[in-house]
Amino acid sequence: MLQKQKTTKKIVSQQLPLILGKRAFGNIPKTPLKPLEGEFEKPEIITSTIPGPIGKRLIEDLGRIQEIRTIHFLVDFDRSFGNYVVDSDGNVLLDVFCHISSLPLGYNHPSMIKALRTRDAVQLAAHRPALGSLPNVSWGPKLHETLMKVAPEGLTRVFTCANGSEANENAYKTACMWYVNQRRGNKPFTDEEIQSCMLNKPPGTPSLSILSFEKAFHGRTLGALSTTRSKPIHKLDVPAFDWPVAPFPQLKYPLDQFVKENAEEEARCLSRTEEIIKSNKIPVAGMIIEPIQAEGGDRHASPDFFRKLRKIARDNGVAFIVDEVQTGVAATGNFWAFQKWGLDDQPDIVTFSKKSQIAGFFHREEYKMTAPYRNYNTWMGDPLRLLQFEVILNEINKDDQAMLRNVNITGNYLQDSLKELAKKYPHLMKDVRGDGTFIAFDSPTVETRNSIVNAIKLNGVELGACGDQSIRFRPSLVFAPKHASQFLDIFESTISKLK
Ligand SMILES: O=C(O)CCC(=O)C(=O)O
Ligand SMILES: NCCCC(=O)O
Repeated sequence: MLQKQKTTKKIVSQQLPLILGKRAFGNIPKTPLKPLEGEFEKPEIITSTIPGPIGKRLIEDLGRIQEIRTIHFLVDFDRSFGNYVVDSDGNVLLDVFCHISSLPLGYNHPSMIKALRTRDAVQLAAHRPALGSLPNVSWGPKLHETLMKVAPEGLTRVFTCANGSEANENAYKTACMWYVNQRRGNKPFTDEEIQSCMLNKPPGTPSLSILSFEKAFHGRTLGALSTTRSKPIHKLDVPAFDWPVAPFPQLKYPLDQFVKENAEEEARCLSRTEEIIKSNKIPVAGMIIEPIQAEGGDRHASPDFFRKLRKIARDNGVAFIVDEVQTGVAATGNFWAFQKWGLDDQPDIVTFSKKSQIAGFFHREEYKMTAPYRNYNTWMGDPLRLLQFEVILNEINKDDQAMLRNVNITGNYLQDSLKELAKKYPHLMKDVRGDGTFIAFDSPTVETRNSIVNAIKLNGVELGACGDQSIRFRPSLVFAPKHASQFLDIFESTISKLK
């Protein structure tokens, strides 16, 4: 029997609320999204440091057995609600980073809690199946009702797994198998291939490559890491495939003032990419690209760039893999960020994770495995995570997709207001950019960026960093204009005090 659910309620104010500046960002737009009842009204910080004394003690203890230098603070999930996270010391923060972009409905969303308190959810939590061998009865129907409902056009199959690195890495294997199978003429493996692969030698182990882009982030497992190019610290001391890297456009902002320069920059990157594919000593079987490079610093390119890139992949027989691990599931204002490109020729493979909770990739029919046990593992994802995705999808589709409309309304308001602030504080922020609520701006230096992120935490906001000097917003899909307005107040009050 399940215990009665503990109600998650606002914690009572113990100290003075934050003293905030008056809002100066125009009218707060209306959202079609229904407000979350019982959400905190505002952040409230009750300790002089974050983590506070309780958090510090627990983190120090954790540090005896695990790396702790990356920890922001400890989360009290039971007390957190909606867009507000409560830490171990009772501090309430407005969360606009949401566990690195992976909390689509915020904390303790009533629909999520309801779905997880069912008999089905208990069964799935109690028995994590080996999905490739013994899937639960509802696995197939649920896949059809959920993931396949949002599968990009023409991508008729889905592989599921546990996380983004695994999704990308299995996508690379799929691209390589597709590439070789075409050349083999869809014939059975030869004896020579079968024997040589056990020695990691050709022809069974072919020399093939996956092309990625400067500043890309595609994960940290060995194969995925070979395509990750955002920061040296991810890669140092780890063996990597000798795979090619192409330039990703470095656009200049504001976009409407640099139309010619940006078009030239994109043309340069496209032509270099094609040159690399044609001349690389190791044949390129696939290329992978994020619709917006996230970890690498929220770097954008135009739909035209991506359309031309897709054509280069097609013309050169290279699998075109789109990494929607961070951009996917509605935050950019489309369900998939790549929908904005208006492709005639859809990607070959689209990978997902984070906000979908379950990870994996969609692929075309011709990328189907030629034999079983080629891409496989014990769990191949988790039906409990698929159940979470079902809840998320239902929420997104509710009330004529009010949540998606909310993302666009809130995102436009936040982005426009940040642009106003950038005019007022040009020494602290520039190049505001984004789609939906997937927004970022740059600080002049890494030190300024870090001091903004640290200072605003003590004023009650959990904000994200990326690249060398960027600040990124990855709020939940229930982040509404009123939350954006609250953020803007706290933000201006924070940066106006920075030296
Ligand atoms: O650093 C990681 O492994 C998480 C990366 C990520 O997705 C991000 O920071 O955007
Ligand atoms: N790529 C790591 C991001 C995590 C963090 O900002 O804390």
